[in-house]
Amino acid sequence: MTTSTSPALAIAATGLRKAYGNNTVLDGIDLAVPEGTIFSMLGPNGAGKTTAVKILSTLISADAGDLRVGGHDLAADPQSVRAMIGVTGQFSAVDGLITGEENMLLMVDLHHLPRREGHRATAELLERFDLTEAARKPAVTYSGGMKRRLDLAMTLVGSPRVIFLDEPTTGLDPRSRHNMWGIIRELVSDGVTVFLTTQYLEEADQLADHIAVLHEGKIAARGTADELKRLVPGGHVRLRFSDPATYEAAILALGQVTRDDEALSLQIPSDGSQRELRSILDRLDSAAIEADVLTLHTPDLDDVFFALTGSTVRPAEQPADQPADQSAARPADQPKETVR
Ligand SMILES: Nc1ncnc2c1ncn2[C@@H]1O[C@H](COP(=O)(O)OP(=O)(O)OP(=O)(O)O)[C@@H](O)[C@H]1O
Repeated sequence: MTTSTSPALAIAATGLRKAYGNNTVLDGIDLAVPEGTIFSMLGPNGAGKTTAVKILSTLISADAGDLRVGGHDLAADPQSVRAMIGVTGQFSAVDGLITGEENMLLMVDLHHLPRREGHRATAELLERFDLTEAARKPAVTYSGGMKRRLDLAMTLVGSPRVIFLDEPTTGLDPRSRHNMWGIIRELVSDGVTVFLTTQYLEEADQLADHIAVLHEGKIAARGTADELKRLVPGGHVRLRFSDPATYEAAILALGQVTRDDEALSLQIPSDGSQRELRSILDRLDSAAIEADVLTLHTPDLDDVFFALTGSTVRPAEQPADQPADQSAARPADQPKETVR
């Protein structure tokens, strides 16, 4: 490879800049994605994720920046980049009027694969994406999840080494989303590099080796999910009361608390350890106080996202005003706080 960057980087960008008129979408960002890893670019609507994907996949050009994919310079050698990448965008490439198999064979022709090899690859991919049964049906009859799987299968026809997935699970139900996550993990186990954009923080948490949070044209933070979680203040226990007198009694019993008199809720800093929880419960018990709801909150990517972007809009599927006790659907160690 003829690069000044490490050959172990599948994607390397320095000073990537793009503006539409006065709107500077990408303000000189740097990216370094090692081969065989999943990199996730997170950002609220309009942050510039799709713009970054379009630039790195040669669909549009950058205003400035040294950009390399697979060691190839995007400006000097876009053809070599195109030969090694696959892109699955928010807008599906699937043609609904023809069958899944025919859609695949169109990709075979686009990649100029020999017919026999193309048929073999098509059969293998349809099998791998659980589409063999539906292969002879028009794609218009497929569910959203099936269409998304077909779209990804079509992207894989040319055996790309770098895959750009632009919000691959937006609009999918939880089961289809989990299926898609499994497929994406499998891709990487084959050595493929995945550049994933998402608005779902959980998706980045589940999949990404490295995450970058895009905000106002800059990378507001980057690192592993755990590293990012360490950037925000620690966990806490939250107690909620319906009776104002009990609420006041709890404040007296507990001492150092952050109070929210309107919501009748108290927040106590906590590392989430058993010892600390017991101490809080003991103090409540000895004053014969019972909270209506107790939740333990450990920082998650939502906190990071809100802290970094100052966004007031929850980026995932829930509206921001969802009552806190609906957080029961989340794993016990990560209750979702919706009131802050
Ligand atoms: N062709 C264009 N001409 C002018 N402005 C554009 C164009 N494409 C994108 N933009 C603007 O660039 C900004 C970033 O858009 P982009 O689609 O990259 O964001 P995104 O992070 O992918 O958002 P979403 O999550 O909503 O898809 C937005 O302000 C958008 O309006």
